[in-house]
Amino acid sequence: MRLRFTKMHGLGNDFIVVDATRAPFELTPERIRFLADRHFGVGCDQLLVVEAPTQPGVDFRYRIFNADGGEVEQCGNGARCFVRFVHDRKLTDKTHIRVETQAGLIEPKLEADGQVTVNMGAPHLAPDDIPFDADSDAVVQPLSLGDVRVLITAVSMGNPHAVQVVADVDSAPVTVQGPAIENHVRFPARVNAGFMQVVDAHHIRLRVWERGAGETLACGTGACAAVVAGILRELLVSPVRVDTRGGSLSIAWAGPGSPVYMTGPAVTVFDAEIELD
Ligand SMILES: N[C@@H](CCC[C@H](N)C(=O)O)C(=O)O
Repeated sequence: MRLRFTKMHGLGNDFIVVDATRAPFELTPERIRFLADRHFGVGCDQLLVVEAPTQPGVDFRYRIFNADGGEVEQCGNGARCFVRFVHDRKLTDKTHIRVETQAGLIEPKLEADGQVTVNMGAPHLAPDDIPFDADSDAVVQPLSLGDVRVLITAVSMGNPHAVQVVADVDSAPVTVQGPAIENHVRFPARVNAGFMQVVDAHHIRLRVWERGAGETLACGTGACAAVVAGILRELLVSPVRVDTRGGSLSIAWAGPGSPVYMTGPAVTVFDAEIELD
């Protein structure tokens, strides 16, 4: 089978995007891991599959798979790339799009300058909704990593995040603590681990160890979760500029119950085809 795909990225968080609106793409975890492999396949952090909607009044459905082959609920950088993809492929000429994801409906908007703003929906903060095993719903929770105890805020943007504040992201132990947090027993669905340095009330620097993908150059839902955590901890005031290793996003949030808005770029790198088993 020959698979036509587009390689894209949002701030260096890279994607293989497949149009399955007309013909279904037969997915297996092995195929996804092969495509995502940077040595033997194409290479990507996530695979996005664009499908026809299943509900009335919705334009598309899209599905997200991590490089490890697992399907996940949400992807912020992917949502922006999805919009550029459906426009480049002329699958729609709408600038406001309604799209189904495993985490529910999101509403991205293509801006006149080519950036994409996404209404990511309201964050979930109750431990059971994340899911996070905790005795209370306190904003700051201790988490033991062997001999080390870190203080995290757990937030779901549809997908789970554990955000901690660090003095300096460049020297933060992302690759050591990241896998330990990702697989921590108190996060039964595993978790994305964010390391946030507060520069000032409207500006953070962020690195994210992503569940199922390792450290990426940027994580859109991670940026949303970090800003939500920072506002809840009274360290940040909306809107917030989030600097990642791959570039910057703008995140706005009016507080509990309100949706999070994310604005940033989406880039097409190339179109190609690959032979699959
Ligand atoms: N890179 C994404 C998030 C992708 C999913 C994540 N690794 C998870 O497992 O939840 C983003 O930009 O949000």
